[in-house]
Amino acid sequence: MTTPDPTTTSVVQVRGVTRIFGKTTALDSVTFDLEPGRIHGLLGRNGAGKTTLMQMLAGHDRPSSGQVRVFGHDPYEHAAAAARTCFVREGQRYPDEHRVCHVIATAAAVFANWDADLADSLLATYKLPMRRKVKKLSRGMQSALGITLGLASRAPLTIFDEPYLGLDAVARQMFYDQLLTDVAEHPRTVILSTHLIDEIGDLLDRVLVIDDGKLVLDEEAETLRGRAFVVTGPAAAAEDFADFRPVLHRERLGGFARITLDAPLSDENRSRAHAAGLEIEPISLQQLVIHTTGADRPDLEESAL
Ligand SMILES: Nc1ncnc2c1ncn2[C@@H]1O[C@H](COP(=O)(O)OP(=O)(O)OP(=O)(O)O)[C@@H](O)[C@H]1O
Repeated sequence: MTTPDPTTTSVVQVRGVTRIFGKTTALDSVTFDLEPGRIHGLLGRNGAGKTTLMQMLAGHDRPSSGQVRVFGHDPYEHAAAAARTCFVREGQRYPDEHRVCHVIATAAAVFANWDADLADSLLATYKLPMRRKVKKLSRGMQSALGITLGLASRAPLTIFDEPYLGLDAVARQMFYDQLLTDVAEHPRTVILSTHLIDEIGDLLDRVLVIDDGKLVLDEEAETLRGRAFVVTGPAAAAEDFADFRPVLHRERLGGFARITLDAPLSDENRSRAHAAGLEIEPISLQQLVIHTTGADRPDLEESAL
């Protein structure tokens, strides 16, 4: 049994966590804290290490070295910490004979803050048949079941690992709206891992990006929204403008350039760009993550995110 750290207000503390599987270093000296009541985006390319990290937070795995604390305890050893965590992941397996009603009944027994009315309303919204076997649900329905569990559990730490697979755009938007509303009314700490970054950008309070096992970005979403911008126009003027500013990405087409700069989109930058005949625009969170993780290398597809 671990002794809780009474000095921390963090829900999650991760300190120098490394996880090695054979020859693969899935996580490499990762350190961060998560504060209560906020929605965190955990982003990164395929194989970056996101699921490995979430499994540790949920107490399903433990680091090769370093320390994980959830509510002040090692979640791997501490059933009570794990019971305050709801981990919703794609492809969750249930016993063959389990029907939707069995999954709901089990969740109601496990999660102390379970809200049966919310669960009923979500089941009706997503048209989930209570008597159907889970293995007979469509892919989208299985995702809807996961979302229902994640929201109705009202777990103090709720983790969604790509919860939307198979859901159409309307159903995904319903999930985002429900998440935002319910977390505002019943604050809890949420981790949302997704590749649909621009869809969830407005939901996030904080953004963590993992790349090749390393935490490469840990920033307030508000700070990121104004952190970088793109300048486009005649190449000479654009290059002149970019001089002395950190360049995240550069594209040339004939005499034109499109340069992404790691600099705030300030009024001064706007007026200087306009005076030089250049167009200026903020970059999306998705673009920023692509540049941060090197996914804009010519040999890599944007869809790899
Ligand atoms: N149990 C395991 N045994 C061996 N290697 C593993 C294991 N779990 C994860 N890995 C490896 O660790 C790395 C990180 O995998 P992880 O599933 O955490 O990535 P991810 O960021 O969640 O990727 P995706 O976005 O594709 O789901 C990958 O190289 C993966 O192959």
